[in-house]
Amino acid sequence: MPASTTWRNYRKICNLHIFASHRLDANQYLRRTKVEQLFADVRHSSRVGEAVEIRRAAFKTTLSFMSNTIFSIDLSDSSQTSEEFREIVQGILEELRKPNFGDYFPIANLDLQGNRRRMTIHLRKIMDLFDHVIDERVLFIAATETTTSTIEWAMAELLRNPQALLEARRELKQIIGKGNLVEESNFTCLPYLQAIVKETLRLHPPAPFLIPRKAEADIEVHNFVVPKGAQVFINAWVIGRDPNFWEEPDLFRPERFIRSEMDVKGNDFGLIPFGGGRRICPGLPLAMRMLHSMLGTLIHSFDWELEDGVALENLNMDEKFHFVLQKA
Ligand code: HEM
Repeated sequence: MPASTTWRNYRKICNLHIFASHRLDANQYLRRTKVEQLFADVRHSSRVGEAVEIRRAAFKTTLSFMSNTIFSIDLSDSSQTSEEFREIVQGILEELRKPNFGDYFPIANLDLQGNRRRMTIHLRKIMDLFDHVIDERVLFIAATETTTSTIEWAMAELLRNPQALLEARRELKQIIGKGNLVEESNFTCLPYLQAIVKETLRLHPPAPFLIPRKAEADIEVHNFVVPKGAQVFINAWVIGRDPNFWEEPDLFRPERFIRSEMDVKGNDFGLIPFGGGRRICPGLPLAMRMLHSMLGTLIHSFDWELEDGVALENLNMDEKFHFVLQKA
């Protein structure tokens, strides 16, 4: 959505009425019940000896977090709705990933491969599903895949880095205590868990190109001239792995954030998984609460290992870029 009056109004509603911290504090009890549900689902799987598909569990929890926080209803109550929504979001991301040759010939308004037609079908399905909550559908698309993919990457990195997993468990045991669930309000007392979330977002920012910008005037940056009207993509993935800025950039080392003031709130340009400036992700405060409570619960309450037969060195760490960067 361009920076129009409608966009400004949406941002105002988000900042004042949906993501303001007093609002999130007031409805955190709704999300707590969903963390309990996640805990119960994973415990059930562990009791019957069934592998947990992190992506599916995290998606279901995020969807119910979102619907409870924004509409006080639970869209994931029926596993059919949750599954249907997951498939539609997947379809949208798939279309966003494909180049549309028509875009290279804008005057002809071509849709040679039918991308636009298929996208219209996906969006119509979402409208049908959310016929009473239409205005908020953008929030759902923006929130579910980004949050799910961050949880999935964090768990994969922790399985490959048992020392980090051990350290996180030690911290959680000490601060939360055995048998207790992680609360949203706890996460400020969990520096190692916070460091894991930052390190995951550094290595695997789910929206690696942020929202494209347009230069409003000719501008010179480090001897390059960006002409007026040019579309500018900012690559947060490359910034997060820049060897001039990060020591051993490809390694997962949450410790790098332990004695560092660096945050993800758009002030430190070396780490911008939520973007920055006036387009910064408005869902950041809710995302941080959801990520810490879900990840904290998964780490604190269960022992994790790979499914039977999968060796650690065979864990697939490839990335797949749709509009959101996912684990392959
Ligand atoms: C791990 C979680 C998330 C990440 C990493 C993330 C990342 C981003 C990024 C990079 C942008 C573009 C910012 C820019 O270009 O400067 C963005 C925009 C946006 N995000 Fe998020 N996001 C996450 C979760 C959420 C959640 C939970 C919501 C809503 C509940 C949300 C709603 C939005 C919306 C509506 C926009 C568009 C803002 C605009 O057009 O001005 N995001 N997000």
